[in-house]
Amino acid sequence: MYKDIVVKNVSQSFSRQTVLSNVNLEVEKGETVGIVGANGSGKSVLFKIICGFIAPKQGEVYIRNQKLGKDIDFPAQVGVFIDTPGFIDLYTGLQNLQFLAAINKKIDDQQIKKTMEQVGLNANLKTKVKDYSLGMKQKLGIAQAIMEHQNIIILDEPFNALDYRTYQDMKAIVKQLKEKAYTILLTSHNYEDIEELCDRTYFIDEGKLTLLTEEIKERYFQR
Ligand SMILES: Nc1ncnc2c1ncn2[C@@H]1O[C@H](COP(=O)(O)OP(=O)(O)OP(=O)(O)O)[C@@H](O)[C@H]1O
Repeated sequence: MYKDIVVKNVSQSFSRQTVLSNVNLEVEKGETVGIVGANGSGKSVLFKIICGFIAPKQGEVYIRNQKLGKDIDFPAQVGVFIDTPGFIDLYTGLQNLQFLAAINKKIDDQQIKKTMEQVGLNANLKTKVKDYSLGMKQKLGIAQAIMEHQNIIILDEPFNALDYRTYQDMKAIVKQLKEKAYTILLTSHNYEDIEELCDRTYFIDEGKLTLLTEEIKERYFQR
């Protein structure tokens, strides 16, 4: 069956540190898949490999049946939020998105403003990004990931360090994307933050990716 994302036997190490060990993952179109794991467990490295930012030491990645590093270097139409994106501090949110949109020239100002509203940002706000709160920056990061209607969305810790209200807003945005049958991959430190959004949730530890089970929840996530 057709899959939007296929990760096949991927391993990655830096110097002598093994970060990913024979990782396999398949995501169908329209699925929302979550990955939970502790700090430094390899979530971001896996996402960077899926986005073509890092070539894995071993294994293969296919995005919409195209092999990364062979058919394509970077997958097209993939919205990415990994680490808090580097925005231009002295630009407003709108100016930042206009700057990014000018690269692909796929969307106009009206569409950019619509996306800002969708994530709960006022497009007319004159505040520069350097004065944005963390929540506003996260929202702007999500806006840049979805504004060109990319139908595969990769969100690394989108809910990190947000207050409850902003977390609820961000969750609602992901739910909207899910309803539109976007394919979504997302991570969190805490399964409770993402499990209700996900069709499947995986756990990453010591380089291995496994389905998150009740036993793992009890063992690793007792507070
Ligand atoms: N470019 C790199 N060079 C060397 N080591 C790296 C590099 N990128 C990541 N690592 C190491 O790989 C490990 C996994 O990092 P990664 O950023 O994927 O963790 P994470 O699960 O996303 O953690 P966090 O939840 O803290 O963001 C870490 O030990 C990190 O130091």
